Amino acid sequence: MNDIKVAVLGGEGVGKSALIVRFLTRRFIGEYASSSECIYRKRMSVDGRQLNLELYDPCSQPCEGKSTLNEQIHWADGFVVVYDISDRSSFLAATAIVHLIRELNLGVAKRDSDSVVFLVGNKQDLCHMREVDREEGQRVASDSRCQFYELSAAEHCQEVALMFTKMVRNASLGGKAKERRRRPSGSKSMAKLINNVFGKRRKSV
Ligand SMILES: Nc1nc2c(ncn2[C@@H]2O[C@H](COP(=O)(O)OP(=O)(O)OP(=O)(O)O)[C@@H](O)[C@H]2O)c(=O)[nH]1
Repeated sequence: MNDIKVAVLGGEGVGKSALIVRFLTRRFIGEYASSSECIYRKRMSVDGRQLNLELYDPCSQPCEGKSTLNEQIHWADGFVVVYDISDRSSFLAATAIVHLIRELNLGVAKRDSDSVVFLVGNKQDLCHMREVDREEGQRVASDSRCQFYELSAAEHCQEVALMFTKMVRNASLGGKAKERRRRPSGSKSMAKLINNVFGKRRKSV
């Protein structure tokens, strides 16, 4: 069975946990504990293939054993980079993360890397407080060869699920996941690495 690792990255309070929880439980829960990073696990079937999804939700606060952004980028097969459309500074942070992913993944074949970075403008329901135009998001996404979405974890259930499902599909076809499939003996050391990088905290939904 394939293991697919997706990191949900972005500035503080942009709705990373809300999007993940919406995808995993179909619910929107107003507040989420954010004092530690965690990996959620889900078994899913995509195009008739069984996949083990690991979704990484970082902790924005300083916390013990916290992984660095570089480590998170090296760990993941795919990235959902989130900003809040009502907070320009979160857009600048998301743009910087997208650029860093591109820099660190320079060696990855273009066809593999194009489809595994999604830029997501969350909190679309707050469009009356909008600080980032849709076109600006689209422009950064197209300049950085990312797919672009505007969503609301609060109001969109189906759309959030579609976005994550597409990410999982793309990541499962992409470079790193394929490489792991070819080298099954590497999976043990990879598991060790994950524990080293992220500590022991894992959740299943
Ligand atoms: N209006 C609105 N609020 C949202 C939405 N998504 C999340 N929120 C709210 O934004 C706040 C932060 O959401 P979180 O999911 O904790 O954000 P996060 O990025 O995981 O936060 P940190 O882990 O602290 O960085 C919470 O009060 C959520 O209820 C959304 O789509 N619309």
